Amino acid sequence: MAARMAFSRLTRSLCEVGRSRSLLLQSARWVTSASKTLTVTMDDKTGIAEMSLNRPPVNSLSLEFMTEINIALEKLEHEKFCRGVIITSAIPKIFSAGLDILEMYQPKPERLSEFWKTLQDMWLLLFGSRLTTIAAINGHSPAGGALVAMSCDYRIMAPGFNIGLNETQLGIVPPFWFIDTMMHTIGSRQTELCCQKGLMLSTEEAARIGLVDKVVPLDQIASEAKAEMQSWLKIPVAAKLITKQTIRAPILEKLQTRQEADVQNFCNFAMKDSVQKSLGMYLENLKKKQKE
Ligand SMILES: CCCCC/C=C\CCCC/C=C/C(=O)SCCNC(=O)CCNC(=O)[C@H](O)C(C)(C)COP(=O)(O)OP(=O)(O)OC[C@H]1O[C@@H](n2cnc3c(N)ncnc32)[C@H](O)[C@@H]1OP(=O)(O)O
Repeated sequence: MAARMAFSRLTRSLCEVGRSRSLLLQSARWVTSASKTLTVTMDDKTGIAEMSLNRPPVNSLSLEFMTEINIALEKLEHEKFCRGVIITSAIPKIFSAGLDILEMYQPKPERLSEFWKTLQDMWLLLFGSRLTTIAAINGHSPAGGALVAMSCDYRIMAPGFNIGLNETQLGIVPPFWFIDTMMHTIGSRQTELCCQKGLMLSTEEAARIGLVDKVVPLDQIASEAKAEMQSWLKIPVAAKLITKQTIRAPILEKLQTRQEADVQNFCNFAMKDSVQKSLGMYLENLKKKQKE
């Protein structure tokens, strides 16, 4: 329901430019929300916001973290001066480790479904955003991290990191809308290769198949993202947005029309003994790897 409302808001977005300006707006660059784990700043002169993920150790997406991200995305969506958002990480070498595996391992059923709904909402907000969205990928970006990046309009990535939907390596299945998002980005053959094998691609490999649009050195990623954003913001806004909506609406609608069923599928699947066993082993290996 929340996501359905989010979607209809998004499709009405062109008409939503008459809202009052936030009281927080006092100078050219302002903080629209700041917490320990998420900082969102907006440059009033350019209309470019930056959302910086900062949930140590690896920006894994927990229920609370995604809720925070969703609130910030909604706020930007409705801020009439905001035209684009750059998503990046404050954590060295990690963009996002994807979903917080601890949310899926030995979960409480109610929290598990809430967790999944919140993830769906995050994707619906980001993939369906009226804003121009750029991922400045300054670290590893597996699974849910790749989903965040792929949901943006454009991806810039620094060398030396990996990105991909690696779910099958964990013994879990990428949900259909993760796959749809990847197909939208790189086409169905490359998606099949990447998803079946759970490939984590290097920056250069990702760029070769179009999963990443531009490779730039780490120290230039922020400035390059801003420069890229400026070029997107020169395109007439209505034409650009309607084009985006035309392309993305069927992909969004596919999840919207089966959101509840998808939650149920996920919960049933995640609670299976075999899946719990795989997740447990995967977590153990992650911890072992740290000791080696
Ligand atoms: C038929 C219906 C189907 C329905 C759907 C069914 C199934 C559901 C599919 C759900 C889709 C899943 C999406 C996901 O996003 S799953 C998560 C995938 N993510 C990963 O596999 C990443 C795992 N992590 C890593 O590879 C590395 O940690 C790293 C990100 C490359 C960073 O490496 P490094 O800097 O060396 O850090 P550490 O490995 O030492 O990790 C530090 C601590 O962080 C913990 N950690 C890492 N990743 C996660 C995570 N995703 N969730 C929770 N915790 C994580 C790690 O254990 C270390 O913890 P410790 O300090 O306590 O030991």
